[in-house]
Amino acid sequence: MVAVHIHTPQDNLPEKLGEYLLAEQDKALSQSKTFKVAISGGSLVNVLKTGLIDNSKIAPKIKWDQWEIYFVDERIVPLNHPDSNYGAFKVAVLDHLTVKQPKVFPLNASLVGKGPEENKKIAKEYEDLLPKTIDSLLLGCGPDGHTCSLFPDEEHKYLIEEKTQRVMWCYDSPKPPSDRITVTLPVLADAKQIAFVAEGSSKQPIMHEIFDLKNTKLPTALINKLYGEKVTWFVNDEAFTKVETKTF
Ligand SMILES: O=C1O[C@H](COP(=O)(O)O)[C@@H](O)[C@H](O)[C@H]1O
Repeated sequence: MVAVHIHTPQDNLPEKLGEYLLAEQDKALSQSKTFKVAISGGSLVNVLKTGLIDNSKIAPKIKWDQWEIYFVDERIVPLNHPDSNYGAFKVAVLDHLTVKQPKVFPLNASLVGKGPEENKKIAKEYEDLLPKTIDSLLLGCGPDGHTCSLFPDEEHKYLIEEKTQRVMWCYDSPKPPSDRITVTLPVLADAKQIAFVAEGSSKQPIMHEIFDLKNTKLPTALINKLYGEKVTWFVNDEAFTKVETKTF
């Protein structure tokens, strides 16, 4: 069973995500000096800005200097490139933090654009810096059911089926840019909590496929099945219009 929070426009999804993260932060910091979070790119970064930076109830309670922030996937582009997940997060969130900064772990930009061997090295280096256990994974869901850079097509099965390597080079990505790195299922298996965020009408067909048809060929639906007990979805009612089931 996964937990699903369905938000109406009046019911503020970014604030609910912020409250969830505050609770996870406080839980982690009661046992450790750091709160380890790994985030997606895409639409999630603006939800984080609204929930954690712009929200005056949440913002003062975030202990940014005790956060370690990793990326569940990253596009292999320079960090200031418009496609960079780190770059998008920097503009949306980090640039607004003037007093306390988290420790952020981007990929090794010096290896970007050099070729296949360097792309594998970027993935390996990222695997080496990633802690075994992440407290909170914050994931997106593409309209094709991908999450992280784990894509549902046959050509990219090697990523979702990987059992050992924790971070891999994703080549020929169906969504540009073509070269990426992504965490694999072992990282999700070891994480303490997993949250998905999906908003908007473009996500309606895929929400139906994930929640009604439970099509586990989709990485998102497979993650629900494998790790459901620690999975929470934050969706808005627009994205969830076509979902009929009430049992998740
Ligand atoms: O390419 C990516 O897409 C997914 C989904 O993005 P969204 O904009 O549809 O939410 C994202 O989670 C992933 O990190 C990103 O690299």
